[in-house]
Amino acid sequence: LEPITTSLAIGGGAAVMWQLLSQDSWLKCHFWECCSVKDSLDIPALKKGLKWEVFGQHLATHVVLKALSANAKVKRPAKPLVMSFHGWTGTGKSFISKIIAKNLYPLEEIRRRFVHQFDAVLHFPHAEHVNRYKEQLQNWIRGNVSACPRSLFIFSEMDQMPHGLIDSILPYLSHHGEIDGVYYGKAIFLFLNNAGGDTITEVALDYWRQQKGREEIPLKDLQSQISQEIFNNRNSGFWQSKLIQRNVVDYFIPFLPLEYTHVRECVRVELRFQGHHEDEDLITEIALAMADYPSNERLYSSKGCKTVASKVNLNI
Ligand SMILES: Nc1ncnc2c1ncn2[C@@H]1O[C@H](COP(=O)(O)OP(=O)(O)OP(=O)(O)O)[C@@H](O)[C@H]1O
Repeated sequence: LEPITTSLAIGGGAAVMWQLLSQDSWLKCHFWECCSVKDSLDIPALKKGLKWEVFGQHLATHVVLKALSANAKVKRPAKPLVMSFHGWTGTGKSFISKIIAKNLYPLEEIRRRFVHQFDAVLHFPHAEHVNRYKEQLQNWIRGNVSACPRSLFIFSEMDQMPHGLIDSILPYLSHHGEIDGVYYGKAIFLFLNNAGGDTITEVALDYWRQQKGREEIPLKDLQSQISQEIFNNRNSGFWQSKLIQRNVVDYFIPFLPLEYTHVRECVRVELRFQGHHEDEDLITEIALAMADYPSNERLYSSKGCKTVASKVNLNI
C-alpha cells in the first residue's frame, strides 16, 4: 500500500516474509486484532514520554497531549484528528511524532504496518507529476484506513510538497461519516513544517527582549499567526490550501526555538545514549557553540538539537 512497502515486497519479499513469520509477536498478532487492540492510546505513557524526553516545548507537548487525550475518549470521532507541527529544524517535530507513534503502536512490527510516513522530498519529488501523486496519495490513504481505521499518517518536509497536492486528501479529513463504506474518523494525520518557524522565533524573541518568560507566550495568537503565514507563504505546502480555508486542521502547533539550556539536555542525553561519561565541560562547550541566533544575543540554536549527535562524535 506504500511505495516503500511495495519495493520491499518486490525486492526482498522472501527475506521480509521470513523475518516477519519468525517473530513470535507477529505470529500471535492477527492483522485486525493488532489494529483494534491498540485502538486506545496509552495516554499515561504518552504523558510521561512527552514530559521527560522532550525539552523546551511546553506549548507543543501541552496541545499534543490534550488533543490526543480528548480523541482517545471518543468512541467514534466525527473526523480524523489533524495536527500541524511548525518550527525551526531540530526542534522536535519528528521526535514528538515518533513518541506518538510508539505510544499508539508499541510493537515495532505493528507500528510499521499502521504508521505511514510520507516524505515530500522522497515520495513527491517532481512537481509536474502532481496529478499522479494525488491519485496515489488518495489510494494509499483509502487502502490503509480500510485495513486499519486507527492509522497514523505523518507527512514530513511539508514545505517541499508540490502545490495543491495536500488538498487532494481534503475529503478524508473533513468528511463526517463514511466515504464509500470507509470510516476515517479514527485516523490521525500529522503535518511537519518548517514554515511558520520564523514567526514563532520572532514572537519568542520579542517576549525575551521584553524580559517575559517563554511560558507567557499565548498559544492562541501564535496559532492564528501560523495558519495565516502558511496560507500566504508560497514556499509552504499549505499555500492557498483548502485544508486551511475549510478549517480541517484541528491544531497548529508551535515548536519554540531551543535555547542553550535545552541543547545542554540534548547533549547530555546523547552522551548517555552513547555510553559516555556526562562531561560537564564538553556539554557546555557544545551547547555554547550551538546557541548561535541572533548573532548578538546567541539565545537560540538555529539547528535545534539536530546536529548534537555529530558534535558529540566529533568531540569524544
Ligand atoms: N525538543 C527536543 N527535546 C529533546 N530532544 C530533541 C528536541 N528537539 C530535537 N531533539 C533531538 O534532535 C533530534 C532531531 O530532531 P527532530 O528530527 O525531531 O527535528 P525536526 O523538528 O523534525 O527537524 P526538521 O524540521 O529538520 O525535520 C531528535 O531525534 C532528538 O534526538
